Amino acid sequence: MTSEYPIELINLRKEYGAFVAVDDLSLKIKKNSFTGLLGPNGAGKSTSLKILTNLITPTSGTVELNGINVNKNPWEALLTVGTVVETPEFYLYLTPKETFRYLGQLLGMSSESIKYETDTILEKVKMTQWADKKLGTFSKGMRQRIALGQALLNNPDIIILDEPTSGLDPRGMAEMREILKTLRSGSKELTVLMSSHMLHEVSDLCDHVAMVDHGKLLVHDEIDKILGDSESRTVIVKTVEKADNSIIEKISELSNVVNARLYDNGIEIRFKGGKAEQMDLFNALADLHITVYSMSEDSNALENKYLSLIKDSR
Ligand SMILES: Nc1ncnc2c1ncn2[C@@H]1O[C@H](COP(=O)(O)OP(=O)(O)OP(=O)(O)O)[C@@H](O)[C@H]1O
Repeated sequence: MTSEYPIELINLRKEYGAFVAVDDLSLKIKKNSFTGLLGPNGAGKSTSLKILTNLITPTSGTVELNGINVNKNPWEALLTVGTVVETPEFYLYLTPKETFRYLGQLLGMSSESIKYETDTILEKVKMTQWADKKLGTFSKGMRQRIALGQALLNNPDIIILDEPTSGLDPRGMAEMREILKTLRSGSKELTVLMSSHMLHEVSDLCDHVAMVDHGKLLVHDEIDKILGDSESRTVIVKTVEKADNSIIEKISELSNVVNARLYDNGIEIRFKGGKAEQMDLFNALADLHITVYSMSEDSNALENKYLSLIKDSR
């Protein structure tokens, strides 16, 4: 199964009575991408993901996973898909090992493969030391990590996540994001679609973004391209030496730099261009003997784009 677009929504529509929750939504998710489905509350994100995972049926339109129609052939379509879409209900008196054994048996896995996958997955979701403790004693963050773990059990090539960090405390969110980043950097082919309404989360984890509002698609592209569309982008640079106004003056004169200013123990630089220009900027700073130890995208850039699109759609 080598579809170029493992996840496809085609003219999807979902009505709840007279209310249209998903409105002619078409979206093709590229193989091996990590796509954030971004939109405000009520935008239709969960509804779309529930249709994709066959929890609800569309009013019209089709969804396909690896080219297989989900509503017509759900078992086959979801065979190699891992999902965390509704808060999973676990048996709280079972341990993670027992839970995975039970789920592995339901999936028809052999005991050797269940054992191997359980050990590997518990390591991935950083729950090895809790392997034999009952789920009833776990925090929400730990249960969510087990939920992600169960989604990995069938060795999926597609993962669909509905707000995986929702309801977690800051530490739980950070842990979950770290795990998702590790999954992403793994060598295996993997396409991830994850809903979120947190812009910094999407810009931190995803390489593509699909923005929706009122059940309609507003934009779908690589995050870099979306940001590159803007006149300029902003990075926050942290330097080893304390930055002062003479450094700011030198940076302001560099090509592509729109302006630079001291910002929160670092330097905020607004410049024109994309990744290539960002690399040029990095090298130019080195030529000025400015030792940069971090350069991060200002998440406001994505936020500004998002807010302008949402405003236009209302
Ligand atoms: N079973 C239902 N019956 C009626 N309306 C529903 C139902 N499920 C969802 N809706 C409505 O459909 C719209 C889209 O809901 P959905 O849960 O898909 O949004 P969302 O983008 O996931 O939002 P959130 O970020 O708040 O989870 C909302 O206005 C919601 O109230």
